[in-house]
Amino acid sequence: MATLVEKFFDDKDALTKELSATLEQSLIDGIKDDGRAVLMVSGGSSPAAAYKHLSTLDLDWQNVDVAMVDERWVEPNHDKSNEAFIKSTLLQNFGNAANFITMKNDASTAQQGAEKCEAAYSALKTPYDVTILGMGPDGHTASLFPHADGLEHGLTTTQTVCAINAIQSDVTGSITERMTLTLNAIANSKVVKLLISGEEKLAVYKQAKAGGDVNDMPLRAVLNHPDIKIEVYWAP
Ligand SMILES: O=C(O)[C@H](O)[C@@H](O)[C@H](O)[C@H](O)COP(=O)(O)O
Repeated sequence: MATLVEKFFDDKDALTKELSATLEQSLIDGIKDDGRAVLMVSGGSSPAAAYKHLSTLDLDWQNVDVAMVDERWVEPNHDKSNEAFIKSTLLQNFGNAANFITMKNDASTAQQGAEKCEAAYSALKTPYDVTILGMGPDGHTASLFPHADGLEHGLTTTQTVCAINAIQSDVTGSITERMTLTLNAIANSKVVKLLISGEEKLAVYKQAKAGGDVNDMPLRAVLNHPDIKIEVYWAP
């Protein structure tokens, strides 16, 4: 089992306040201890306010590497691009000075782009200071989707990133081709912040935590990992 700390908040503002403060401290500590800090970022609605707040802080952003946890294989100006989301939230104001490592490259498929992406990620300091994860109503986290093509590789390889082709569902929408951090890379983080919003997803999280097949709910692989320190942030 991972080391698990659950933080339940009365509302999203309270969650954002504590998340922002802890992210700020992790970046400061990472720079102080190692010269640079690495922040792994997910998309989703839960972290948006904290990203926006963080961007307004006058930190030593030139020594911060921001890198994607996962990405749809779409152009960076696509409205479903996680890269575009990070640019419009975290990489504003002072945050604009951070070094941004993206996943999408010029390869025509995620599979073909994986090697180049792996090379870009291999330049990052490890362990990463913070990895922010979301969770879908299907129990996916990062782009580790249930029964996806590439899931087994993503859960077992010692590489940092891998290409995924998810089974199309209401959760994935029509874009199923993605790049993701592997379980190994997620475990290579000082701390993982798992952000969960609403009662429906809380029930999904509890179901994942209760145990079962990791292929049905890949979040279980993160929750089961002996080396991962997870802090769960939940708000209604
Ligand atoms: O790439 C994606 O498909 C999304 O980023 C997704 O994985 C998201 O992180 C979770 O669904 C959590 O979303 P919320 O933060 O909105 O709960």
